[in-house]
Amino acid sequence: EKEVSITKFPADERKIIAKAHDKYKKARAGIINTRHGQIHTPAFMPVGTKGTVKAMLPESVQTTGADIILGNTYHLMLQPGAKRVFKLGGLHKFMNWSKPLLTDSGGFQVMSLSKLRKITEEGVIFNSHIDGSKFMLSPESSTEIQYLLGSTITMAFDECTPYPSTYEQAKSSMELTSRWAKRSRKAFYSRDGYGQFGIIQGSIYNDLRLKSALDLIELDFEGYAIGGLAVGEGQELMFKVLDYAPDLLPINKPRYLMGVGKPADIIGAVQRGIDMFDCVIPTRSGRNGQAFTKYGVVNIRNSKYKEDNTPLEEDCLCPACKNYTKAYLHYLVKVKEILGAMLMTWHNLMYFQKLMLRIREYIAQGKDFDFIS
Ligand SMILES: CNc1nc2c(CC[C@H]3O[C@@H](OC)[C@H](OC)[C@@H]3O)c3nc(N)[nH]c(=O)c3cc2[nH]1
Ligand SMILES: [Zn+2]
Repeated sequence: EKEVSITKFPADERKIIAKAHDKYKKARAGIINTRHGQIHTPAFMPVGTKGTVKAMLPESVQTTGADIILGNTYHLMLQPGAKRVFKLGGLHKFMNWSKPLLTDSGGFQVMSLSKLRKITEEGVIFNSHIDGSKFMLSPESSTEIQYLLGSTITMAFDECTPYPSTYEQAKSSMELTSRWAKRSRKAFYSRDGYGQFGIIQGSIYNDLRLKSALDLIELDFEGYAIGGLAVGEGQELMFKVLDYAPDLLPINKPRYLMGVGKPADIIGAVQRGIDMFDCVIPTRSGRNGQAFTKYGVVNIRNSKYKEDNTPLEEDCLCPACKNYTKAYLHYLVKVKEILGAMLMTWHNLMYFQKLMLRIREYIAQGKDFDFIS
């Protein structure tokens, strides 16, 4: 049993008991202590981009076992505006979520959502995808916005290198991210129980990933994210990067793989040393009628369920499984009733949290867990 204690997450300790398995010696389970409560890792963070986990009440999200959810700088700065959220008491109060909040720094959304944008050394100038008005996101403004939102974990402002990229493209993009990380770190207002994570880039090139890690480790972030993955490279290439990238990061700090993923992706990444995940799959696919179950993914819109009087999963404790049948869910989703989106989302979030709970238990007991899914 290897006791590895995390360095200070400002005023708090993150205790991590990393049981060295033979096959999964990199898998680890632990607790991150923050100003807004504890995060049990490996952790799945439901995505609440616009200050709400779509189709869920925050108290319902809490019953699924989620310790932390995600918000987004890009969306919230456009509407309702960071200063307004600050004036109204911050995002925790605004959305009635008192546990930890992680906000992404906005770079990824600017590139994927906004029209007309210009990347300069200073930052990214773009027109809002809502009304076309002009905005600038920079390391300083992104960090300030996240402070105004009151987020527990602030992400450095980075450039998510697209896939595929040539070595030269990935190199200059990674170097820009390193310069922006330095400015993000300088702009961060360090407080007890709050933290800022750096995001390493470098695409699929191991020397660039190493250089990115070295640049960011110098800035002594409270945690580190592996960016530039789950951008179309596929699971095989992603795992190839994860075979070495987590080891470039400090073993005693949280490691967050952005935008991942399906249960099999999460299991493979935990086995390679990742602690934190975020993904829209359980919420977005739930709304589209896909339910994750131990029998595999159920497309509830399939007509074979229209008179199926059994629950999605007979032993699941979520309201969809306790009180309703597949036939009812099939009907609700077909006729686009709001309750359909709510129940499917609730079940999927419960499924993902149960998966994480079982992974944490298997690690704590020193058991192998590659067959869970
Ligand atoms: C899906 N794959 C993927 N997502 C990614 C995100 C979050 C997207 C963000 O967008 C929202 O989900 C749609 C979430 O925001 C609440 C998420 O954090 C990334 N964010 C940053 N800053 N840098 C990256 O390199 C990056 C890479 C990703 N790969
Ligand atoms: Zn259920």
